[in-house]
Amino acid sequence: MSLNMGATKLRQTLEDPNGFVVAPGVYDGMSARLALAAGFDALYMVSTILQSPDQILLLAVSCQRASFQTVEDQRHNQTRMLNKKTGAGTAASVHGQADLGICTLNDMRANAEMLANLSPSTPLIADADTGYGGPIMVSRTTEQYARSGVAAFHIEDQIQTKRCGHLSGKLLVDTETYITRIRAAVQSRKRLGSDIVIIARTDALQGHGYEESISRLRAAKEAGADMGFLEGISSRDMAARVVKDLAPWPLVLNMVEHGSTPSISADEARGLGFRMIIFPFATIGPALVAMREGLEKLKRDGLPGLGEELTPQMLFRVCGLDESVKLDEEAGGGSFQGGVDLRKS
Ligand SMILES: C[C@](O)(C(=O)O)[C@H](CC(=O)O)C(=O)O
Repeated sequence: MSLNMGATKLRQTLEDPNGFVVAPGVYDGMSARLALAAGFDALYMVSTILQSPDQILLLAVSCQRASFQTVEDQRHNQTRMLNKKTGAGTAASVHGQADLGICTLNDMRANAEMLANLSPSTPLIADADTGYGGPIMVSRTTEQYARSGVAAFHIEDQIQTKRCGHLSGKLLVDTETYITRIRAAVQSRKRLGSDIVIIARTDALQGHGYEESISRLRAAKEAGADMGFLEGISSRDMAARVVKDLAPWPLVLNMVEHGSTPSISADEARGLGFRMIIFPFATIGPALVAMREGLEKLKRDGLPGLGEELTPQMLFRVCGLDESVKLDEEAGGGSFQGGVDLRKS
């Protein structure tokens, strides 16, 4: 049996011309448990994070320079950024920061490993940002994600101090540097004999247009990437066009509502010919709204005032309470013989 069931399953789905993957974004254990309980058969781990004020300043300064940065520029920026972290959901939930390249490989791998192992047969697609460095780091990212049970990951062509694909002012590395990232991931996957699916993302659309984006994605396909990802698709026509232009290469649609992309449903994406759709804010969005409302209520009323169904037992059941109790019983542990439900008098 494959060591990475999720990756093998995902690869089989993609090999089936009718296979289509719908992956809601999850950012922590509870959001992943809820997505699994709702019956989704794939998950997407968001990385979304924002940078610290001086990173934003540096990006603002960099944006005044034209086009792609030179390697020297990038090194200079990377050195200045070395002691800082970069990454959307993981960044927001783990660090309370925005999607500005704050998450490190370690942050992302640790979160991915926990998520992938909640249900090892459910493919977890994870954001791998820029790969977190040069070819050596991209190779480590590939190995660590594969060993952690991640089924697929995407690597993009933004500079190291990246930002969410739906913010303006993105800067890119040149095609050669991008392809070096993809090649390093592909070679690493082959060395491991892993089924992990490599998704090549380009952020070129915003600053460099459709043709440059297609040419980058074609080069990534040539270098062995399994799937393509055009970030920030700005119209339905473009969505239909990119599928045709790159056919039969499987493509993923990133459905960030109220970002650069019009709202396209899972069924519509499938009809357009995409093979996968991710919804990065599917859990973190509603969580943010509910938490804010709950906290405002607590501040106002001095009590959270939760619904009666919201018992500690209910919360823990979402997180595998009954399975854990069963495990204890089967091993003869005896700790939970009386169950854990309070008896109401
Ligand atoms: C997909 C993404 O990389 C993510 O971190 O989830 C983000 C989502 C977002 O922050 O809007 C992206 O599209 O860059």
